Amino acid sequence: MGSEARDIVAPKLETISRTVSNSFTKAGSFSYSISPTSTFHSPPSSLEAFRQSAKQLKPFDTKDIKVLLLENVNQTGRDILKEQGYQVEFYKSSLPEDELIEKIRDVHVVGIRSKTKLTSRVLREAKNLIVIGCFCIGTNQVDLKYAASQGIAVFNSPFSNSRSVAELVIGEIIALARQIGDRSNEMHAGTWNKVSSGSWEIRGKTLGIIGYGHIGSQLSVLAEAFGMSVIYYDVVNLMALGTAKQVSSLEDLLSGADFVTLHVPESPETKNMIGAKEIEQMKNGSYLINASRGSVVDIPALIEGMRSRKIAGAALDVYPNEPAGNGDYFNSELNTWGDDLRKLKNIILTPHIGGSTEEAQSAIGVEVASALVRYVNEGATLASVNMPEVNLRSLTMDEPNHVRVTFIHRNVPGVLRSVNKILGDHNVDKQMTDSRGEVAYLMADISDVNQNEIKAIWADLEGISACIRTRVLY
Ligand SMILES: NC(=O)C1=CN([C@@H]2O[C@H](COP(=O)(O)OP(=O)(O)OC[C@H]3O[C@@H](n4cnc5c(N)ncnc54)[C@H](O)[C@@H]3O)[C@@H](O)[C@H]2O)C=CC1
Ligand SMILES: O=C(O)CCC(=O)C(=O)O
Repeated sequence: MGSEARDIVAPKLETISRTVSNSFTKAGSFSYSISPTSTFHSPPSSLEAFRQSAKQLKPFDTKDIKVLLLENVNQTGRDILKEQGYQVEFYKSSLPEDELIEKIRDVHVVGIRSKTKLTSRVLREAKNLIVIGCFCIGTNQVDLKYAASQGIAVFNSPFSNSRSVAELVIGEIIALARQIGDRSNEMHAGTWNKVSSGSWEIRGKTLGIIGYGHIGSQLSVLAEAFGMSVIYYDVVNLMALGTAKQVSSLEDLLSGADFVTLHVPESPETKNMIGAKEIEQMKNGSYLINASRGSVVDIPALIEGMRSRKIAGAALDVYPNEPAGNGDYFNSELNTWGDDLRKLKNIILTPHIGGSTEEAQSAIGVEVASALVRYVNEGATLASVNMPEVNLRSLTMDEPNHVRVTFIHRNVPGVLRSVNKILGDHNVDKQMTDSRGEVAYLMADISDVNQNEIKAIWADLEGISACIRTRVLY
């Protein structure tokens, strides 16, 4: 991290202005999204105090904060960021990498959805960036480890669109079982084709869920309400909801299910998880649904499986290559097998809309934008996906000479000793530190600080060799 980057987030004495705002509490209060299945070790004990706090101190005049929002982030999120006085630049689509690099050089906050790839190449150029908001569940599009090594925190929305995905999949199960897509296409072409052959009720059929997390487990409940039996496969041993049953191997799931649906993250282990061998293991005349990530299903193998009638129908919401924005881009240039896929019968193709509902997008906008503001203004990393979770009770207006120090550093011995030596001339009111892999994060509120001491505190902390990024908020 070059000095240029640090200068931007460091307090500039001549522009110091202590701004007090209640807009944050107005914006709908902070809500911490904690996954029911996550191993969350730092309960937000100060949350109530934080909510009740009538006055929120801001660290500095946040008009200086520049935000780049890509991929049509919802209005709710845009409003929250603008209410803080941040400069918000908004785009409906994602940007080509070179354009992205140009833009990202300048900004402190970037908000994306699933398309924008924040690779180490891009992040290396993002000298001023302090935080990334993924306005979605998946974070595979961000190099999380590299971001942490640069002191860039990443937040997402772990379950605000889970229900929307589960509902889409339930709709697809019925649509595939009744060949609704084909019948509808025929009617659009003027053809009346009243047939029952190959159409089924879903009652009494078995749904096989691969990945029983937020989406998979929600779907399990919905499917049982439709009279389906549910089996699931997960690398983790998870409590079954209703009368669902966990099976011990992928093969057991594939050979036992009439409908197979995927809800796993993108990872090296899930790449081409369903290929020719797995399709062979599925029941004859079964159905495959993928609303997870495009890399999880080997699509040419699926095309073969459907041509041979082994697979009676499929629904795909995600693809190995997806266009940056809306338009006529889903062609064979994007994915070589595009034409072959489109020619198949009983296949539902949707443009990655699993989480695209008004409810989900509006909730995600609030949740992620709030996490970004909380991090920018207060340094809190609760529910961050790549940084240690650290939070302190908010500073209040009756603590006029208090300063908050946030210090991201390499997780090596001796750092706390050096930090506390620097902070030692002041009363350390509260302090919290935690580590995650190679990165550690310390937050301390110190009192009796004269404004003209702030820059020296910042510079001394920056001088510690393990320092990744220092911010002093007051
Ligand atoms: N189509 C869309 O618009 C959306 C797609 N998604 C995708 O769905 C994925 C799943 O979302 P959630 O249910 O919220 O995630 P989650 O993290 O709650 O659940 C994922 C589950 O998959 C399991 N898993 C991981 N690797 C596995 C493997 N190799 N084999 C079997 N199980 C494995 C995990 O143990 C976990 O239980 C996301 O990672 C995202 O990529 C999420 C939201 C919207
Ligand atoms: O809505 C989006 O852009 C992405 C949805 C998704 O795939 C996710 O939340 O992981």
